[in-house]
Amino acid sequence: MPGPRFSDGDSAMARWPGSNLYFEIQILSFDSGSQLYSVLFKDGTEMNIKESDIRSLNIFRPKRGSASPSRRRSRSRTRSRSPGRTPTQGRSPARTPKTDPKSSPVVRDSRKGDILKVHLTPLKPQDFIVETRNGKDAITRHAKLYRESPVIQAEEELKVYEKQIKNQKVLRYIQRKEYFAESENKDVNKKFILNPEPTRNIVPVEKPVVEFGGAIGATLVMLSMPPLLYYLLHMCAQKDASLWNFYPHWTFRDLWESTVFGYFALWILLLELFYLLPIGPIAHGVPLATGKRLSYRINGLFALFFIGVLVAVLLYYKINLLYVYQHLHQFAASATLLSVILSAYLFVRSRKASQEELSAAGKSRNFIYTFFMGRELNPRIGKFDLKHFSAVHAALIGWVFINFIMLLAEMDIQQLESPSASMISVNAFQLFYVLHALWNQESMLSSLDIAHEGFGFMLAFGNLVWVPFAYSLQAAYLVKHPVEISWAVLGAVVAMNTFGYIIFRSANNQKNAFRRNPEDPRLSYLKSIPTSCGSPLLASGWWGFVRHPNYLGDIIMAWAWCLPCGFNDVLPYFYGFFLTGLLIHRVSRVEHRCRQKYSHDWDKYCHLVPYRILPYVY
Ligand SMILES: NC(=O)C1=CN([C@@H]2O[C@H](COP(=O)(O)OP(=O)(O)OC[C@H]3O[C@@H](n4cnc5c(N)ncnc54)[C@H](OP(=O)(O)O)[C@@H]3O)[C@@H](O)[C@H]2O)C=CC1
Ligand SMILES: CC(C)=CCC[C@@H](C)[C@H]1CC=C2C3=C(CC[C@@]21C)[C@@]1(C)CC[C@H](O)C(C)(C)[C@@H]1CC3
Repeated sequence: MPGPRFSDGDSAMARWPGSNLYFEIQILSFDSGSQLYSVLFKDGTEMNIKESDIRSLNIFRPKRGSASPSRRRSRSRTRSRSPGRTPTQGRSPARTPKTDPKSSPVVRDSRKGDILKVHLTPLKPQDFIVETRNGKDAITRHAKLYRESPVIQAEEELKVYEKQIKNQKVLRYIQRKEYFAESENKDVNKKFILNPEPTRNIVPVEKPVVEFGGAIGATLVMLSMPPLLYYLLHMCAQKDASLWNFYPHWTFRDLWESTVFGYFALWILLLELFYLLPIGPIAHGVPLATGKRLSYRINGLFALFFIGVLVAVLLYYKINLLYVYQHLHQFAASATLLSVILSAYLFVRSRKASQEELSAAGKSRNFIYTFFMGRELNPRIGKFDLKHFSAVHAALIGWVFINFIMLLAEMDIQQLESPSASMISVNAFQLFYVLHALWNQESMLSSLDIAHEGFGFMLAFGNLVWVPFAYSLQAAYLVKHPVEISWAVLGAVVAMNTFGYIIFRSANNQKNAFRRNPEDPRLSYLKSIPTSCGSPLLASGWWGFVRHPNYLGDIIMAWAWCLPCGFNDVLPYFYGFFLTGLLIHRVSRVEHRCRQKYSHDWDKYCHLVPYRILPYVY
C-alpha cells in the first residue's frame, strides 16, 4: 500500500463531508489502520477525512492575473461563516476570463495592477430574493459576492452561479407549492404561483408542525388548566393538603367578585403604564421575515422597582394587602377572564395581519388550534408590544408580587414576627431568578416564545395567570403548612439552587455571547460546527455537554425551590414536575425548529452531543 500523500503539519484543502465545499486545513496525523487523516479546520473543528477528499493547496491557487471570487471575498469579510476561510467550490481552478471588448466594462484591480475585461451577464436584483432560509442565505452570498467583487470573474463562474440561482428558484417553487398544498390555503397558493411580485417578502418557509396534539390537545389544555389551577390553590388553603382530600364545594361567588376584577384590571393598567415609561435602553429583536427588527424598551427592572416602592408605601399606610390572599381564587379567575378576553381580541385582530406577520402555527386553518397557539407573532398597539409585556411584566412581576403576598399572609396567619426560613428561601430563590431574567431581558428577545410563537391563549393564560398563580404555589402552601428546616438542610438547598443557577446562567451566557459574536476571543476555547445556514452551533462547553444545558439548570433550580416545603405533601412539588414536563416537551419543539433551520448540520450536532438534558438519561 502506498504511504500517505500528506505529512503531519501540511496545509491543504479538504472537502467538507456531504458538500462540495473545500476549506483550508492542517494535517494533524495519519492513521494507517483506518487510512484516515486527522485534520484541523481553521475554525478549530477536528475531523477524520479520507485522502480522496483532500487536495493540495496548489490546485486552488489562482493563476496569475486571476483571483477567485471566493478568495477575494475572504479578504473583505470580517467574519467568515465557514471554517476558517470562505469555501471554494469543488471545481477546477479559475481560468483567465474570455473578454468581450464591446460589451464589457473595464475594471482595474489595484492590488494586482492587472486590467481585466469581463463580460457581465446581467442579473436582476429580484434574482437574489428568495423565501427559504437556506435558499436566501445561499443566494445572498452570491449577491454579496457580486456586489463586493470589483473584478467580476470569468464567464464560466458566472454561469455556475446563474445555474445555482435557477436551481434555487425551481426548489423554491416546489417548496412553496408543497407548503401551500399542505396548509390547504388555496387562495394564497394561487396568488403566489400566478403573480411573482408578492414572492419577495413571504415568510420563510417553515413547515407548520402540529403541536400539543392539535385542536383536541389544545381544547383539553384550555379546559383543564384553569380548573387545575383552582384545585391547586384550593388544596394549598386546606389544612390537610394531601391530593385526594378534595371535596369541592365552590359556588360562583367563590370564584367571582366584580370588585376583585376591578382591582386586577387596575394592576394590569399600572404595569402597562410602567411598561410604557420612556426609561431604560432600547433593544432589538431577532430579524423578522421582512428583514426588519422590532425595538423593545427594556425597563422590567425599573417596573419591578416602582412596584416595590408602591408596595412599601401601601404597607406604610397600613393598606390591607392581605386582601389579595383572601381573594386569591377570585384574582386567579379575574386573570383567567382577562386572558380569555385578550386571546379573543388577539384572534380577531390577527385576521387583518399579513402572512408575514403570522407565526408558523398561526397559518393553520383550525380555529381552536390557532386560538390556542396564537396567530400574530408580534401584536402591537403603537409601541405597546402585547406579548413582550405579558411575558416580562405581567408574568414575572406578578409572580414576585404574589410570592410577597404569601410571605405577608404566612406571618399573619401563623402569627410570626418574621417569615419562616422556608418562606424566605422560596421567595429569595424566585426573586433572584426573576431579577436575573429582568437583568438579561435583552436575551429573552430571542427566546422561542418572543421570537417565534404567535400570541394566543397559551401565552396569554400562561403569562397572566399560570406564572403568577401557579409558580407561587410553594409559597402559597407554606402559608398554612409550616415547615421547620434545619440550617444543614437549608445549606444543602441553597447549594443545589446555586449549582442549578451556575449551569443555567453560564449556559445562557455562553450561547448569548456566541450569538452576539462567534469570534469573541473569550470564547476561543469553544468548538463550534459551521452550518450551511450561516450561524454556527456551539459544540463544546455547556452546549457540548448536553443539547439543552440551560433547561438542565432550570430544572435543578425548580426542584431546589420545592425542597424547603418539606416532605409532608406532594402538592408543593407540583412546580418541579410541571417545569420538568414543560421543558422536556419544549426540547422537542425547539429541536424541530432547529432541524428545519440547520437540517443535516443539526443531525451532526446531535451526533456529537447525543443527550438532550441529562447525560446517559435523556
Ligand atoms: N421557567 C419557565 O417556565 C421557563 C423558562 N424558560 C427558560 O427560558 C430560556 C429560553 O428558553 P428557550 O427559548 O426555550 O430556549 P433556548 O434559550 O435554549 O433557545 C433555543 C435556541 O438556541 C439556539 N441554539 C440551540 N442549540 C445551540 C447551540 N448548540 N449553539 C448555539 N445556539 C444554539 C437555537 O436558536 P438559533 O438557531 O436562533 O440561534 C435554538 O432555537 C431558557 O433558559 C429556559 O430555561 C423557558 C420556558 C419556560
Ligand atoms: C400547554 C401549557 C402547559 C401551557 C402553559 C405554558 C406556560 C406556563 C409557559 C409557556 C411559555 C412560558 C414562558 C415563561 C413562563 C411559562 C410560560 C408562560 C417565561 C415567562 C419564564 C421566564 C423566562 O425567562 C421566559 C421569559 C423566557 C419565559 C417565556 C415563556
